[in-house]
Amino acid sequence: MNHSLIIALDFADISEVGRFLTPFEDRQLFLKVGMELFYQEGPAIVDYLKVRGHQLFLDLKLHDIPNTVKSAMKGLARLECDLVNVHAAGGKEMMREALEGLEAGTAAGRKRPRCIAVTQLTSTSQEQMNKEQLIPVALDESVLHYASLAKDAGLDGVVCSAWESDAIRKKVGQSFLTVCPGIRMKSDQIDDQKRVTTPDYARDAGVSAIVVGRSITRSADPVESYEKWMNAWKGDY
Ligand SMILES: O=C(O)c1cc(=O)[nH]c(=O)n1[C@@H]1O[C@H](COP(=O)(O)O)[C@@H](O)[C@H]1O
Repeated sequence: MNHSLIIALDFADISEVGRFLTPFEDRQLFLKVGMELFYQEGPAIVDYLKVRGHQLFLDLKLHDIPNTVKSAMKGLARLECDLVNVHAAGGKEMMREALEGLEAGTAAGRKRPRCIAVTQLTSTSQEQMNKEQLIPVALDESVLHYASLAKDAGLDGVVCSAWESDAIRKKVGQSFLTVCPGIRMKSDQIDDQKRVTTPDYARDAGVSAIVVGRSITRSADPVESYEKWMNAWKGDY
């Protein structure tokens, strides 16, 4: 999954997904299914995308007591996605149990899905973290701390802003995945994101993958937009 561009399919239902994907014809993509789509369509959406040969990030951001997360991950492993995630704020024990659940649910002879932890959401600012989460440190310090916890728990990487990727890999190792949303072209609207970088910045920072949603999914010509993004990111097809 190194150097992938992951398209966030933040759509209301499967028919919207079908309409979006039709112009891409038989092209195989790396796609992300989040809560909006999964809560409507359930595991059927995963099958729908997998049979078409796409790679899949199932972004359900699990965050609960360790036992619940373990059991949920056991079930999610059976869906055979490539990547799943949890919130690092759930703690090291929860992350370890998430991995155990994934291992238990992965069929013999198959690779378990990779598991990454959300550090601080890219919609979180320094001020919000300090005042609302009452975490009294610099935001990048909190991100680095969560990344270390995720590494200690045995996870494969983190979700973070591209701003933080280099420091994370220097601290916990270059093979640790950094998957980065909050990416915008200079001309794009920033929407609800707070820690935003351009694809060029993310490329130069050596992040593992970028996640791009609205800039592609809401553009008038998504295929043209995807091409433009792949050129800027110089992604692997
Ligand atoms: O886990 C994620 O994918 C995620 C974590 C995070 O910190 N920030 C973040 O934006 N995301 C997801 O990445 C996508 C970004 O979409 P756009 O802002 O439209 O490009 C959305 O589907 C978010 O749910």
